[in-house]
Amino acid sequence: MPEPSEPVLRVDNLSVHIGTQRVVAGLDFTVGAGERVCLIGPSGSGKSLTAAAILGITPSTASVGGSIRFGAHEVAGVAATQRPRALRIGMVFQNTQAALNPLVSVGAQLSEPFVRFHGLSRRAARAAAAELLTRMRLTAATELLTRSPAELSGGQRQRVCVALALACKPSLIVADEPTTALDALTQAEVLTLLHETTGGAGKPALLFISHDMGGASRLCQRAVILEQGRMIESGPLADLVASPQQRFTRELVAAMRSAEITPEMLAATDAYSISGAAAVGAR
Ligand SMILES: Nc1ncnc2c1ncn2[C@@H]1O[C@H](COP(=O)(O)OP(=O)(O)OP(=O)(O)O)[C@@H](O)[C@H]1O
Repeated sequence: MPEPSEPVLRVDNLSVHIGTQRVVAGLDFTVGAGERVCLIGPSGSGKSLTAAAILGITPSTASVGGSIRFGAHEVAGVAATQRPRALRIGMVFQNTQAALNPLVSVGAQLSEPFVRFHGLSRRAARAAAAELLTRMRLTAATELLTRSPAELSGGQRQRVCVALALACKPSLIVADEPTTALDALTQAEVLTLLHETTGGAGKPALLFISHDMGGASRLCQRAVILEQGRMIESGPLADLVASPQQRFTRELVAAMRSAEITPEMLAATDAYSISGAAAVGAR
């Protein structure tokens, strides 16, 4: 576990090649302990391959160069399965059906990290899993544990995925477009959930990957803007929104403004999520 003063994640001069094609080049950024940072870029700009390189899950045709340090560990080019066990990074993806095994109950999947990483008995692990699902604002958590992920809605599955990412008590969660497949209201609820469960003392840092400036600025303090595999701009989100320097950043800000996402609306969404989600049942 890194010291609080040093970044959880330090990416230096990262490159990713697919065959001979360079799809990420010279990328530098850090994520501090308890910080929420977003990586924003258009489709094909290299966001997912950057996330995959950090997680150690790039396709076999990819080669990773440069440095990815997670605390004291250098992990660039090291597959997730070969990394030290103590090095825990939670992952949340867009495709929840692929992330969860439909043949194994939610309870069995969610109990596993409590047994494997925290040494709990099966019984205690199941109780911890139920408690975590309740924290995810899923009603009837004990009953949900008995279901297959295929018997859940997309929004419920994504909450289970966030729970699974948190269960190993990671110091960083990488969330690659976690809300893209969800309807607008469920997107807002999942963003609220990520906001509650990451960032700040005692909680994991977050690297949030998105093409949505509105969602990102609701969630994160800092942004790294990617275009064609290169960083074109970075800094505090408030500064980027107030004074975007690059054409693509200006377009993102304009798109955010045209969606009329105002601080008042975001506050209203928060209020809804806190008071109303349990009442209507989390989607
Ligand atoms: N397995 C692969 N084989 C070949 N090329 C790939 C592979 N994965 C990604 N690429 C290419 O690498 C580039 C970056 O892809 P990446 O998936 O990282 O983009 P992205 O910014 O995440 O896009 P999106 O927002 O659409 O998910 C693209 O040109 C893509 O076609």
